[in-house]
Amino acid sequence: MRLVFCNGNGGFSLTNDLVDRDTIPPYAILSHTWQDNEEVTLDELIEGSNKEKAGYNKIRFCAQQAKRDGLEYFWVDTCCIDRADRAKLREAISSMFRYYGDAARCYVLLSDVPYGKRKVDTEAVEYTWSTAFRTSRWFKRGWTLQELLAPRSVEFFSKEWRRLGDKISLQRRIHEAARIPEAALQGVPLSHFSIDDRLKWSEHRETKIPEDRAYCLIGIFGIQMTPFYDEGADGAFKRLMEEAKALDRCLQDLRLSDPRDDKKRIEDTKGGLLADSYRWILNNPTFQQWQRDLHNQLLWVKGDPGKGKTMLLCGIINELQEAAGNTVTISYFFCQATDSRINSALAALRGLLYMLVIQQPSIASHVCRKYNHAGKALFEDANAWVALTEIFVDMLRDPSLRTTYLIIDALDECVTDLPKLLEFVAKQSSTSDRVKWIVSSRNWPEIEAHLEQAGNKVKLSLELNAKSVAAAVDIFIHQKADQLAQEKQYKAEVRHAVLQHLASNANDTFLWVALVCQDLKATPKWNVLMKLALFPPGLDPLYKRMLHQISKSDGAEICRQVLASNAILYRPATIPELVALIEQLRDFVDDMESVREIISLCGSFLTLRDDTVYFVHQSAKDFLLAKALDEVFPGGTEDVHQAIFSKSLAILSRTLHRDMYALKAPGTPIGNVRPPDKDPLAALRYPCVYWIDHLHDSKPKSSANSVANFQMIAVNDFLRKKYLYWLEGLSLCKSLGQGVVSITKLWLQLQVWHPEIACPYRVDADASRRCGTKINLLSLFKTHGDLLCIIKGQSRVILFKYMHLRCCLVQQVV
Ligand SMILES: Nc1ncnc2c1ncn2[C@@H]1O[C@H](COP(=O)(O)OP(=O)(O)OP(=O)(O)O)[C@@H](O)[C@H]1O
Repeated sequence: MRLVFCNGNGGFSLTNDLVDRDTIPPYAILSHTWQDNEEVTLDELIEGSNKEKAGYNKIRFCAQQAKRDGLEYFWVDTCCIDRADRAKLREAISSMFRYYGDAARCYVLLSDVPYGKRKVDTEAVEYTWSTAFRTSRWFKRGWTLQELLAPRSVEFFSKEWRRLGDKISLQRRIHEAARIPEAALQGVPLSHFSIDDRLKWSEHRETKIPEDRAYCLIGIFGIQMTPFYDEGADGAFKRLMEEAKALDRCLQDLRLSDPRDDKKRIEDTKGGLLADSYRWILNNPTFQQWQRDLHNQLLWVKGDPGKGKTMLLCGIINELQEAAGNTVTISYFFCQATDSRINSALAALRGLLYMLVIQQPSIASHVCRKYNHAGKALFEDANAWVALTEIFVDMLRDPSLRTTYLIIDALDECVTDLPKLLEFVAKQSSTSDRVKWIVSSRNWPEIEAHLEQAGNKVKLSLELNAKSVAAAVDIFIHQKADQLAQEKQYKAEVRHAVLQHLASNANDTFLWVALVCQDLKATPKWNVLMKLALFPPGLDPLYKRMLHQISKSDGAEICRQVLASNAILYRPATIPELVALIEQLRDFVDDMESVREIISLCGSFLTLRDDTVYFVHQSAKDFLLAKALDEVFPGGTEDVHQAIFSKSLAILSRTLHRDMYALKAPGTPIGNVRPPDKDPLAALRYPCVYWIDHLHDSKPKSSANSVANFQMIAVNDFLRKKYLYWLEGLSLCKSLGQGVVSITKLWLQLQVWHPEIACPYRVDADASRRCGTKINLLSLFKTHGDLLCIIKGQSRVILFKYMHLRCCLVQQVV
């Protein structure tokens, strides 16, 4: 990339080719429409020739405006690209989106929009540029679409160089003229919009060269594609669409959950983010040192449960976004132990990669290249961790990577492969100056031991910053007490007593305050003073007291079952799923309102959002599993797993059937499948995916044990009758990958029941006889041996892909 600068002799010069992105100084960029034979070429600029050309005026305008904005350098497409050099031209065309995206400012010079001043009466004057703006040629050209969307700051100028506004202040007008959603103008990543939507934005736009109609969308689709100007418009479009769809598929398969949605959900379920309670971090010397210092790439925020780490990280993300907008990439992931989709090292890596790619599609090729060979298995099979860490490292080394923040919250909630994740963070956090990391966790020695190995790190302990945290908690207390006082119309003395009690007992723990206030919200105002005295200080004593309260209520037993079941579920369940899973809720199939009431009775532990039940906080679940085992799980957690396994199998056996979505066409691609209005899988999704996990965690002993015997018969019966419908159900739930893992678990279980059997596929008649008729399951495995071996073996991708696309056909084939 070459930039123009004023050479001090009243002329312009060009820099050398700036290959390394880090060496490119801040620059402005011009956006305009071309005028035949009037634009200044690279040679003309170097020689200072043909100065009478109108194009020089544009360069002068850009120089003047850049100077006003404190920028020494600028880029103009007419004279910064060597069009005679085809390789350079190609490179510039495929990098143009990035050139605009990286620019500090983009100036749009509308040479067909006069500022137009007209006297309305003797006093008033009216400016008339608005009409000409709407119909400007600039909105009809192909290339200007990316020039509008890529840069963070786009300013519009009339032909007389008078500023009209920027893409935010003129948002409405631009939206009407360009037919682009306002969200896209505000900086929502373009991958958020469908391929068809993005195509529509360019439909009414024209380019001089036919192929450019496709090439001007390369950046809009975030793909990499080399322009070949002899392939024709159709050829160029065909390639563009193939690449765009491949990237789209890759992103869909990479995405487990969208961390942006997780962040929003977390903030909402925690009662909303209060800026005044996290802003202290911005003035914290350790935080500032991490921000400033090139050699301190990793910031580790650590603190005890409920100290506000997660909310602090939400706040930091907002602040970084606010300060830098889309000039930096902010990729984050929130580990949540209560949700098996986002509680593993692999999920964290996938989440970070997903966010990196959607914000900086130019680095997507690292993942797409491998994905095009391996398909979804790249993200799921036994080698996924190795493959994804390699991809990740390549991305971090990519010279085109912008300044990037990688943020992982709650390392302690990474249930699967935490050591791998810690090792990865410790190693990678010191490899690139352009990448800064923030991680948070509780004060766990295991985490400390790993992160100590990270070269360039700073630690920010919330306990060591007690003064700041106390002040932040105090703000939170005031906000909560005011909210309660207003909502419940407390008298002044009640509000004062609440404030006093919260302030004296919170021990700098946000969560304690949040839990007490939640309880007070459900307390009549006449009882508040009496109730206050009953809230003990400390999180565990508070949970204990709340559990005690529940155990004294009318719904004690049903609440216990609900709490016990939720505590061992692998992901938060919806209300219909809970009704299907919990025996004590069986009478409420047609009465979801009562189930919601029961959940609200457990309100100190559980909360409802979009009809899904979550723990109010991870520490609430930890408490039930660690400190209240005897009360909540009198028969042990295994009993609850066993009960959920039985209920799961029962409902699946009753409900699964062929072609549940009435798709009829056996080859329906899963991407086209929409659940019917009354979704037959609404209550089945959880049991369909997790019944084998519950069987496994019920820790069944050998087949001599009567429970194990019962389980084995049930499994055998289910697989015999419903095996293919189950696969169809998994496919419709887009969880076949999980099914593959479950089958492996089932196979392990089979070995626990019958250690003498090495491989069901090879089971001989003799072994069958020895095991007796009870293990008919084996013969079923044998019948579908090929299928299971495909699932279990190397080539399972074939089945997975096949099933993914042809979920119904598979029944017929098998
Ligand atoms: N800045 C804030 N704005 C609003 N609420 C907050 C804020 N900080 C903390 N809270 C409240 O405190 C509770 C606990 O905070 P948070 O979940 O961030 O703690 P944590 O340190 O991450 O806990 P753990 O380590 O147990 O996961 C939240 O559920 C929320 O109600």
